[in-house]
Amino acid sequence: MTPKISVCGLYKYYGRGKARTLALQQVDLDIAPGEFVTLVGASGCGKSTLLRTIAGLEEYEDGTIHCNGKDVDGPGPDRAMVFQSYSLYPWLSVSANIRFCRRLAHQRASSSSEIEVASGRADALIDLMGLRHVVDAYPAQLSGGMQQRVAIARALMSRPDVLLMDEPFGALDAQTREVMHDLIRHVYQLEKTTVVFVTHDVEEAIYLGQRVVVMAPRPGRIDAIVEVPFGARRDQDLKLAPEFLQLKRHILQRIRETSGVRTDLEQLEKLTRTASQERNAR
Ligand SMILES: Nc1ncnc2c1ncn2[C@@H]1O[C@H](COP(=O)(O)OP(=O)(O)OP(=O)(O)O)[C@@H](O)[C@H]1O
Repeated sequence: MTPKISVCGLYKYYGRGKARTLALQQVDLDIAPGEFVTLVGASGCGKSTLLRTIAGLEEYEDGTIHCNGKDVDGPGPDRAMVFQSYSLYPWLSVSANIRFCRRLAHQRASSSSEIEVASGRADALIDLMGLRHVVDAYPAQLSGGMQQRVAIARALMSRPDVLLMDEPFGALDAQTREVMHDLIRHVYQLEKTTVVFVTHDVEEAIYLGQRVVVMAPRPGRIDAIVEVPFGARRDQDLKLAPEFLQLKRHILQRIRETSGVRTDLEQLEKLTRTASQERNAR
């Protein structure tokens, strides 16, 4: 099957001269149509850079990126992006934010039937995202979770082939995140969009993804690609299942090994050991 997204031999640097940083080294990744892929890894391993490069928001030095078999050389309506900050227009209502989609804005000569179809889609997305009761509200009047629902609905408005999400739930509290996890899986199943989702949270990566791409830092690269062996129907109890916890432990261990980051608990144990060794030596 032809991949929806194909990243091949990608190298990306930031800065020049002595300040030049290799942010991505030899990244190869094929993503199938309709696949939900999550990217995890320690801070600075290049997750956002990879996502932004696929979005066409970053230039790269070497390699190729194809979406639908075409070279990615800038942003396009086939790829919609959702950021951690909700990036809504504060002066527009919920309904107007969702309807203000790039494709429509460029189609000033749209026929009335096209406008009607778009309007029907906006209504469907408003219902799907549970926003009907706040359509006339402004972003500042909404909770973070509600604002992110609006941002996702707006991104879906142009029926993108690919939805690129950069820590979209990073600013939300734990309960709202759980609700958003189930919502995004529901939306994904209905829309059949290809999703690439960046997160720090390994549990979130496993719960949402069909494959988890584990990245490593200095330089940013793919360390492992882990298949998630759970089917399409998932519920919150899955997060407590032994197979889920085992997979989570395995991925966390890889991240720790490749990043050199130790947990506070490990640091504490080490300090306690050193202190008791010093006491014994006295
Ligand atoms: N605009 C920039 N200019 C210079 N260096 C950058 C820039 N953006 C990112 N970097 C560097 O590139 C590397 C990868 O950064 P990136 O933000 O992609 O990592 P990340 O895995 O998304 O990190 P985090 O999880 O902390 O958001 C890091 O070393 C970072 O310091």
